[in-house]
Amino acid sequence: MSELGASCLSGRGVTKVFGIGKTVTVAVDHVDFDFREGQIISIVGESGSGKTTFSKMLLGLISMTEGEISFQGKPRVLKTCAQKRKYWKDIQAIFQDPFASYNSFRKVDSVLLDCINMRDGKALPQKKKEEMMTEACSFVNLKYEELTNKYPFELSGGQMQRLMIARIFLLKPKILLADEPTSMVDACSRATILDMLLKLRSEVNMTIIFITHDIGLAYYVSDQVYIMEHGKFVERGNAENVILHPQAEYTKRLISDVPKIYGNWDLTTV
Ligand SMILES: Nc1ncnc2c1ncn2[C@@H]1O[C@H](COP(=O)(O)OP(=O)(O)OP(=O)(O)O)[C@@H](O)[C@H]1O
Repeated sequence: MSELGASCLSGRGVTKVFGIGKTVTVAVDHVDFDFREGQIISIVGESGSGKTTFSKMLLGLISMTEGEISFQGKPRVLKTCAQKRKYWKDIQAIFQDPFASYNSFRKVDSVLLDCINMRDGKALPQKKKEEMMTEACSFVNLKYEELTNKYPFELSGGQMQRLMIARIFLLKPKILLADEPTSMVDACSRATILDMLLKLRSEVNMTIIFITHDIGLAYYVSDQVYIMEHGKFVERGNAENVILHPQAEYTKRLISDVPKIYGNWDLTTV
């Protein structure tokens, strides 16, 4: 995406410190960012670099020690339950283990029905609700008729992750935070899931924040990448620029860990 959309989520000096005294850990250290509407942004870093802590602050699940986050150009305030509920309609997440974020005693079609109800569709006729659920399933290449009355343990990991994306299709949040959503599925499902995320962006103009340790994946899906090391963004920018012409030593090291893919990425001779 070359044209910049309006600012969707931005932050200044965002910091999270855990512990006190000698046990202090600065997990996220005064980071600035500006994520634009309709973009796919990857946050890339190794284990322990602060990605999960950063995501939790974006989602409003943990407080910041310092800094401020703005949503759609206005300071984000999450003091009351009503403010949080409203914000959580605009930002949703999918995680690496879809089974962990799902109540295994509930049948899978009820999860889709909940989404319709959450989007003020409670009063819609049953037939309309079924049409919406069928459309959401076909968006992710699942057959609604085959899912009804099933429990999550009756689905494969790839099917379950696709169901989570169908849920996002119905909820239509402004922002989707995808935290390593392909790390627990096979290579075939991985490509399908990534393509679905790209489709969500192009059809729903969602801003997608993709959290990953895999710089190859980041190159494949993103417009912008932010490279995170020890809680700081050491490099950021257009995905192609950063990955084909890395400046920071840390980015160079991440790239050198995947030399084969890097060879295939060399677009400079095209
Ligand atoms: N609740 C907590 N209390 C204390 N320290 C924490 C807490 N959560 C995270 N940390 C520390 O903050 C740092 C960043 O952790 P974080 O989980 O955000 O990294 P990450 O990049 O997401 O790693 P991974 O890819 O392994 O999930 C680590 O040093 C971690 O030990």
